[in-house]
Amino acid sequence: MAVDKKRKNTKAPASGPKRRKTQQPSKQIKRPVSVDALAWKTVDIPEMFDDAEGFFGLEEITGVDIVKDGDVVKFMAAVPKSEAEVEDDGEEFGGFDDEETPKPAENADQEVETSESKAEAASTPAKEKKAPKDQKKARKNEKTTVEPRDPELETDLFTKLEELPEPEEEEIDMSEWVPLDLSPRMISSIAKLRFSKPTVIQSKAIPEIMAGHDVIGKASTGSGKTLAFGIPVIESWLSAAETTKQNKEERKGATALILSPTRELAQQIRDHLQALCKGLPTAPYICSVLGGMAVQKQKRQLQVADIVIATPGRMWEVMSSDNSVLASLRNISFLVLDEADRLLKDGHFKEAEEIFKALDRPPVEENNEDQKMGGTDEEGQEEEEEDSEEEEEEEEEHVNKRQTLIFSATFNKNLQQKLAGKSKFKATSTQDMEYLLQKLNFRETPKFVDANPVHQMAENLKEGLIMCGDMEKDLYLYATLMLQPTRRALVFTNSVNSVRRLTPLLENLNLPAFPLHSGMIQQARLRSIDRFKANEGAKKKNGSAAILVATDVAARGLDIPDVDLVIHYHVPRAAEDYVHRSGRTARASNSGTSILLCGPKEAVPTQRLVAKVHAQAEVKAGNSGNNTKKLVSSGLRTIDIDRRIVAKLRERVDLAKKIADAVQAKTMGGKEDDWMKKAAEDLGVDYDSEELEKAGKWGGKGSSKKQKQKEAQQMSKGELASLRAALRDLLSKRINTGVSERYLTGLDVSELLKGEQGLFLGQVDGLGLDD
Ligand SMILES: Nc1ncnc2c1ncn2[C@@H]1O[C@H](COP(=O)(O)OP(=O)(O)OP(=O)(O)O)[C@@H](O)[C@H]1O
Repeated sequence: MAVDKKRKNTKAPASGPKRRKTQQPSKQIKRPVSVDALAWKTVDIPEMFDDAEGFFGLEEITGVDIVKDGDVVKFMAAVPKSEAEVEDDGEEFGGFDDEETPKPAENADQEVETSESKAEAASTPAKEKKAPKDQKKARKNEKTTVEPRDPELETDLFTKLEELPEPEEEEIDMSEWVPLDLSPRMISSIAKLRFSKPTVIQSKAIPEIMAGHDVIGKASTGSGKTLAFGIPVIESWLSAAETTKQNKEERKGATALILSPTRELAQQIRDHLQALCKGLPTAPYICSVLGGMAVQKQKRQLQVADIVIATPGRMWEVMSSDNSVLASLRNISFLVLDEADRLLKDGHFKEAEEIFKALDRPPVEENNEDQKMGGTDEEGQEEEEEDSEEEEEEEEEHVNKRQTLIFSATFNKNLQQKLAGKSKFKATSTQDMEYLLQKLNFRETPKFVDANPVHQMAENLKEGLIMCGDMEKDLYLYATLMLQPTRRALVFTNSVNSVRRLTPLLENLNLPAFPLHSGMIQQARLRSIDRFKANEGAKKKNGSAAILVATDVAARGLDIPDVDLVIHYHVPRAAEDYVHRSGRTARASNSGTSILLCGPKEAVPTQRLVAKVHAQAEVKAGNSGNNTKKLVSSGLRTIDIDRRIVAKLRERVDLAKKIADAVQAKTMGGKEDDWMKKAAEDLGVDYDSEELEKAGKWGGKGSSKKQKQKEAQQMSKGELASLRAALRDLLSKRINTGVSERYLTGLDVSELLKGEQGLFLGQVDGLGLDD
C-alpha cells in the first residue's frame, strides 16, 4: 500500500500493509505512530517525467495500517518482537524519515490516538539522548536499514517521541481573537502558529464570513488575507464534520474551492492552511490541483478532498473531463478567489468562468449522457427548456448554498467606489473585474471589507527610486545589491529574457542568484524558490544574501520569509504590479525596502505609477534625470547613489556581462544555426550562414545585435578563460571609496560585501532605511 503523505487524513480505512521479504510477521507488533514520524520515502520520478511537475516532492510509505477510530485516524507501524535481529547500534530503527533525525512530531498526540503509547511512556524510562556525533552515525545507519529491528529500542523511540515535552513556549495571550467567536480548538490551533492577534483584515472579514455573507476583501500585501478566508473555511468544515459524524451521515463532498492565479501561490495557500490545521484534533484533507500534475491522480485526490486549491486552467481541465469531479464540488460551501484581479489576466478568465458556470449548473441525471457538462446537443437543450422552470429553482437553491469570497490587495478605484455602493456596476470588457463580479452569482450583495482604504502599500515598506541611464541598469542593479549585501533581494524584470540574462550575470559577479520565470518547468521553479528561501550560496559567495531574479510570476501572493529588498529592474507595466511586487517584502509587520531602477525613458510611466499608487502624493512634472527629485515627492524617495562608487564597479559588470553573453550566445547560437540549416534545407538552398548574413537574408533589422552575438559566440575557450581570470582578479580587489565622498565616509564596498556594513543606502538622504 502506498499512501501519499498529503492524504494523512484519508477517511477510509486502508487495506493491510505489504510485508517485506525480510519481515517476520509473527514477530511484529504494531503501534500507533505519528504521521510525521513514519518512514516516508521520496518517490523517484523517472527522468522522462521531469515535466510531471506535480509529482515533485511526492512521498510514499509502506508497511503501515491506517485505522479509523471514530474521527481519529491512527497510523499503525510494524514493530518487530525478536531481539535476535537487533544490531546493537542503538538507533537502527528504519521507521523514520531517511533524511532527518527523528524528532518529536508536533502535535503528535493530536494526530494519532496515543493513549496506549502514553501509558507505556509513563512506565518506560527514557534513554539518554545521543550525542550529536552518534546521531549522525545513527542517521547514516537509518539510510541503509529499512526494517525496524529492535522492539525494545523501538518502544523506547516511540516512548521518547511521546514523552518528549513540547518545546517550552511562552504562554500566549489570545484574548484579541475572542471577539471573532471562533471555536476553542481553532483558537488553540492559531496559538500554535504564535499569532497573538488577528490582523485588520482578519478582524473585519472573519465575522462577516462566519455570519454567512459573501465578502470582497481588500487589504495590503502581507496582511494575512489567506487566513482571513482560511479560518472561516476550516471552522465551517469542522462543524460540518461534527454534524456528519453525529448524524452518521455520509460525507457530502468538498467544503471549499479556492482558485489562485499561480501554481506557487496555490501550493503556498495549501501549506498555510495545512500549518493551521496541524494544531487541530481532526483536520480536513487539503489538496492542490495544479498544472503539471498527473490528471488521474488529481481526480482520485478530488474524490476525497475537503478543501481544494486550484489554478483555473487545470481545475477546468479536470472538471470538464469528469462529472464525478464536478459532483464532488457541487455542494461546496465556499468559492474563494484569491488575487481575484489577476485571475482575469493571462487568459485565466475563460476557464474561471467555465468553472463558475459548471458549479451553478444543476446536477445532470446520470443516465442522460447528452446533457453532460459542456454538452450542446439540441435534444438536450430542448429537454432543458421543458424543465427550465424546475431547474431554475434548483439552480437558485443550489447557488444560494454557496458563499463567494474574493480577496486581493488591489482593486481599481472605480470598482472600489462601486463596491462601496457609490455607483452602479457596468463592465466594459471581459478583462474587467466588474465582468467577473457579474458572472459570480453572489447570493446577496457582497460585503466590501476594505482594511486599508487610504494606503495601498504595506505599512512598514520604504520605497526608493534610483535614476540611471537606460544602458546602466546592470551596473546600478549590481551597485544596489553590493551596497546592501546582507539583504535578501528579489529582483523583478518585465521579461523572461531579462531573467535569463541577469541571473548568470550576477552569478559571474559572485552573487548567489536564482531564476524564476514561466518558461521554467515547475520543478525548477520550486527548486529556485526553495534555494532562495534557504538563502543557499550565501556562505560561499562572500556572505551575500541570496537573490531571486524573477518575472511577475513571483509578484503575487508569494510569502517568502525574510525578503528585505525588492528591486524593480524594469518599471512595472501596471501600478498594481508595483504594489504586488513590492509586497514581497515588509510582510506581516516586518519592515522592507522597495527600489525602482528608472531609466530616462521610464520617467513618465513612473510618474503615472506613483500617481496611482500614492494617490495623495504631489507628483510634479519633470522627466529628465536631473529632475528626479521633483518626479516624486512622497511615497517614493529618490536615492542618490554616489556615482563615483558606481563608476568603480563598471569594469566588473562589463566583464561579467561579456562572459554571460558569450556563454549564452554559444548555447543559443548552436540552436539558431540548426534552425537556419533546417530552413535552408526546406528551401532547397545551400546553407552558408556568413553568405546569407552578408546578403541580409537572416540579419534584418537587428543585424548589429546579431553581429555582437556572433562575436560572442565565436569567442574562444582561451579568451573566455582569460576574461574569467580578469574578473576573478577584479572581484578579489577592494574598492577604495575614498573618505571625502558625500554619503560614505571611509566605507569600502569590499567591506560591505562581507556583510559587515550594509548601511550605505540607509545613509542616503531621503530614504532613511535605518529609522
Ligand atoms: N494574525 C497574524 N499575526 C501574525 N502573522 C500573521 C497573521 N496572519 C497571517 N500572518 C502571517 O503573515 C504573512 C502574510 O500572510 P498572507 O500570505 O496571508 O498575506 P496576504 O495578505 O495574502 O499577502 P499577499 O497580498 O501578498 O498575497 C504570512 O507569513 C502569515 O503566516
